[in-house]
This record gives sequence, structure tokens and C-alpha cells, in this order.
Amino acid sequence: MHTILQAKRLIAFDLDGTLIDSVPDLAVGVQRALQEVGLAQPSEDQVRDWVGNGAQVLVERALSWALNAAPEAALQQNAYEAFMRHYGAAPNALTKLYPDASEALHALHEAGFVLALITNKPERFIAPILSHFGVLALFTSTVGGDSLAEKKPSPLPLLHVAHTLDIAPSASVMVGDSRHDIAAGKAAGFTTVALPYGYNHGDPIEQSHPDLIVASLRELVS
Ligand SMILES: O=C(O)COP(=O)(O)O
Ligand SMILES: [Mg+2]
Repeated sequence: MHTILQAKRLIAFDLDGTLIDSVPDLAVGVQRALQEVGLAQPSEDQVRDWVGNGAQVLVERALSWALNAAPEAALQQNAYEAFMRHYGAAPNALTKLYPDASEALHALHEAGFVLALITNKPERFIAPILSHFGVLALFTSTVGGDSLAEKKPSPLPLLHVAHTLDIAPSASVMVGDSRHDIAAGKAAGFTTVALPYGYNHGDPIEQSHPDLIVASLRELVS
């Protein structure tokens, strides 16, 4: 085990860009939603840049791009509902678990760590995706972007999980790919671990000053 995990009990993982490469399916959901409301469809690479702040913001960014202006509330609502329907119909068609993710999760679970999943993705997609990849049972707690009053970069979901599990933030670690994960982790008093391969839009993850950057989840367990 990596020395940063010494004296830790809780390890909280981000989902998109950390455990799974979900952009191919998210892109199809966004493309079908925009088609349904009669707008131009963005490319997968564009969608990759827009992931990280939950589904409402993803749809809003796509609409703003297609309209070249902020969308009105009714259009946002229609496109959001269309996205949730289309993405929800096939969230695992093209999505892949990153190499080493399953192995690392199993090793950490076997070593006795309590595992949690804290994503900005809507809650309803969490269980279908994690169970598809055979890792749902490893998580003691899962929280989505619409589960609580605030989502990352707020520390609220992290503090909620630690409190519910009766584990001190100082004994807790947040593992994620974006500056929102690191900001939430720091604000919650968690130790922070960043992966550089995900969807962190903007500045490189080094500039968020995580406690550790690992190239792969394998490094956490070796
Ligand atoms: O749905 C998103 O925008 C990002 O989800 P994540 O928090 O699992 O990276
Ligand atoms: Mg992420």
C-alpha cells in the first residue's frame, strides 16, 4: 500500500474520469438530446471538456455552444430531460473501467479500507454503472451530484459521508481527476490524491496542489 494511506480508514473515489471513461456514452446522450431539441450536435471531444459539474451543467454548456448564448429555462429543462432519458437508456454501451481500477478497488477493500463513491453524476446512474462493472458491493456509501444540497467542489458530500460512517476527515482520502475533487477534499480536511488522465478542464491538476498525484490507481496499492 502507498504510504499516504497509512492511518487512513476511508477512501472516497470520484467516478467519471477517475474510475470510468464515460465520455463516449455521455457524448451520445448529449448529441441525441440536442438533436431532439433541434440543435447542432457537438463532438465527443467537445463533450469531454464539459464534464465535471454534473448533468445540468453539461447540458447547459452544450446548449450554450449550439446557441452561442445562454439557453432559456424551458429549453434547458427539455434538453436535460432528453439527456437523462437517452444517457440513462445506455450508460454502459461504450463506457470502460480504467485499467487497474477494479484491481485497486478490490485490493483496498480486502485491506480493510472503507470505500465510498462521491460523484457529481446524477445518483440514479451510480448503481447501474458500478454493478455493470462488478464493483458496486465494494462501496459502503455512494453519493451523486443531486443527492445532497451541494455537490463538489463543496466539501458537503465528503463531510456527509465521513460523518455518516463516523470516520474523521483526517483519516479520509479523496481520489479524483478534477480540480473540484481536490478543492472539495482540501475543504473537507481529507488527504487528496489526483489522477492526471481524466477530464480536468483548464489548468493541469498539479496546480490544484493535491497531496499526491498517481499515474494509475495501481500506484495506490503497490
Ligand atoms: O457528471 C459529472 O459532471 C462528473 O462526474 P464526476 O464527479 O464523477 O467526475
Ligand atoms: Mg471526475
